[in-house]
Amino acid sequence: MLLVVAAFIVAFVLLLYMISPLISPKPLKLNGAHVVVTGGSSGIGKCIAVECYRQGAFITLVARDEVKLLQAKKEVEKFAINDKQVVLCISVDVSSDYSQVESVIKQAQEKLGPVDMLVNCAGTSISGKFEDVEVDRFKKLMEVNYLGSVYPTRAVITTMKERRMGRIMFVSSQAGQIGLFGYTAYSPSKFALRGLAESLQMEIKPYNIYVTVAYPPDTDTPGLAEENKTKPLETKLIAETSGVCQPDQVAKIIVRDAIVTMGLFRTIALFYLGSFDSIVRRCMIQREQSKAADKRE
Ligand SMILES: NC(=O)C1=CN([C@@H]2O[C@H](COP(=O)(O)OP(=O)(O)OC[C@H]3O[C@@H](n4cnc5c(N)ncnc54)[C@H](OP(=O)(O)O)[C@@H]3O)[C@@H](O)[C@H]2O)C=CC1
Ligand SMILES: CCCCCCCCCCCCCCCC(=O)[C@@H](N)CO
Repeated sequence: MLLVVAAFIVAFVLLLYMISPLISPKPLKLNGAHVVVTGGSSGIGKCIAVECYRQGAFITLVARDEVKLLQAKKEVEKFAINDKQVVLCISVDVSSDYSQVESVIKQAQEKLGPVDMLVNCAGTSISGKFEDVEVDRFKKLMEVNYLGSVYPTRAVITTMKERRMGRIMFVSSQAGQIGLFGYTAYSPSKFALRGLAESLQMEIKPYNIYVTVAYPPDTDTPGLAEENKTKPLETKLIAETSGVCQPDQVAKIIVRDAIVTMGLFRTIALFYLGSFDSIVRRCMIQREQSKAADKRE
């Protein structure tokens, strides 16, 4: 009996998976697109920039340190596929002042056109036992990892909605799916991204804008090397079960998911979220109709 039920479930999931391409949005063409990568001067963000540049995108790299930005720009430029492509560098702290973030995004849009894809990869981590982590770090990580993703997203969303197109990516972490020893300061900031992404997705799907969240395991980057300096043994042993990935591999998967935007999880989610989405769409149509009616009066 149990076997039969299990077989049905498997068959149902497979069916969903098979029909998913029919209901997914058209893949985004990166050729000629403007991609903004926060945290693009190092590690995973830099590899994401390279991956997009190799597919013909125009890139804006966002981070604080100008020297690292220029170095990354040179590295990314090696992967040009035509002579029109541009890499723009912008130095700003994505977490401190919204108006500053808004104004640099505006500058980037003036130079390279409206943002087609935003990759929120700027982030930082710290590991240590709860009582050993300096109290102000809890606030800092929420600011950089969470608000540092809210601000750039907020700065691009209006234009994306007007154009009825766009992709927004959030880089969470495996520690953003499950809370682990040593990550009391880091995990919550990555959990927060998931709440943001799911809520935002429901609002903007009618505008043909798609949100993806990546949950990478440990990845070999300068950020990880820094984190390892204070990592408790327990955290090391737990993380080892998942292994260490290479940043270029992680970047490839993140970019592919963002372009194609339809994984198995999304297909299943589609069923229980489908009815909510139709509520949102109905409200939007009603609002537009009443706006039009107001104008006529
Ligand atoms: N490496 C890993 O094991 C994993 C990493 N992640 C996540 O992936 C993302 C990238 O990680 P990783 O490549 O290791 O990080 P790195 O430390 O190598 O790079 C971080 C990047 O973010 C930028 N950045 C940091 N703070 C700010 C800020 N306040 N404003 C603007 N830019 C900022 C840095 O530049 P600058 O300092 O000059 O501002 C740099 O470009 C992070 O969000 C991280 O949490 C997720 C899972 C695993
Ligand atoms: C569906 C549920 C999935 C659960 C997976 C469990 C995996 C356990 C090992 C996790 C290792 C922690 C990686 C944190 C990486 C990170 O974000 C920092 N290195 C950033 O610098």
